[in-house]
Amino acid sequence: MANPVESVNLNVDQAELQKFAELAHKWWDKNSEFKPLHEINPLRLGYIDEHASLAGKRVLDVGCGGGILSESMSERGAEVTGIDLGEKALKVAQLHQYESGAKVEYRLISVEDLAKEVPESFDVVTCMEMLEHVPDPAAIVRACAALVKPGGKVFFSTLNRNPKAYLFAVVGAEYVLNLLPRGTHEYEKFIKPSELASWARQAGLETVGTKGMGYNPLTKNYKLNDDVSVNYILQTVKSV
Ligand SMILES: C[S@@+](CC[C@H](N)C(=O)[O-])C[C@H]1O[C@@H](n2cnc3c(N)ncnc32)[C@H](O)[C@@H]1O
Repeated sequence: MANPVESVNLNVDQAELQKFAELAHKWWDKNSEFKPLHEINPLRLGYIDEHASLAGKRVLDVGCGGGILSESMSERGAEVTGIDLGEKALKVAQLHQYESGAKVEYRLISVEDLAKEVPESFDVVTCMEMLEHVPDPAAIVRACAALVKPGGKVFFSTLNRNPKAYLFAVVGAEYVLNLLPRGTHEYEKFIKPSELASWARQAGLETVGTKGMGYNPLTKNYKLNDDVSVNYILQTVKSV
């Protein structure tokens, strides 16, 4: 069977996968480059659970990495599948749940291939902090839409594209505060909420909510707010 990571037609940026592979052993180190993901996790988890009532739901986490969000959704009682094209991250995710006791099913498969295999089989799909790392984010949105059941929710999070986002997410986080390794983000790949909502609409997903995730460098805290100018979550629902 062909290794999906080596497939030439895949919607994947190998350099991006490589960046995450090099850091893979640090996924669960809360003081590492993954600290921001650990810190925003309770916020996004709370938002998803509030709007999709995770307990008992079949959930797909697209671009799950080392499983920070996947595990936390499983702990809320969801039956979670996590997919990624980073082999190392998936191994770390698998190993971590031996320790934590979480019960996530992890698979090395593209979201496009999974959509062909099991369309309309998840109650909830999450795709967080991943769209800004792929060549064709609209295709990922379409695949997420194909995977969710009619009436189900799809949550995306990514970075807005404007001078403030550049200042906070690239200059601030990577160069001033050293929250992230330099080169983590490419500004051109950032996505405006209107663009994401438009791709979602074309894929049959209606946007029903947006939230900003703000970082206060003085208190070193993240919080959910209504300011979507930097990092934001889009909540969508698939028409029945
Ligand atoms: C910033 S991490 C986010 C991880 C996780 N979603 C979270 O928010 O905690 C981005 C993840 O996207 C994955 N990724 C990048 N391109 C991908 C693709 N085409 N298909 C699946 N996963 C991909 C990377 O391997 C990495 O694990």
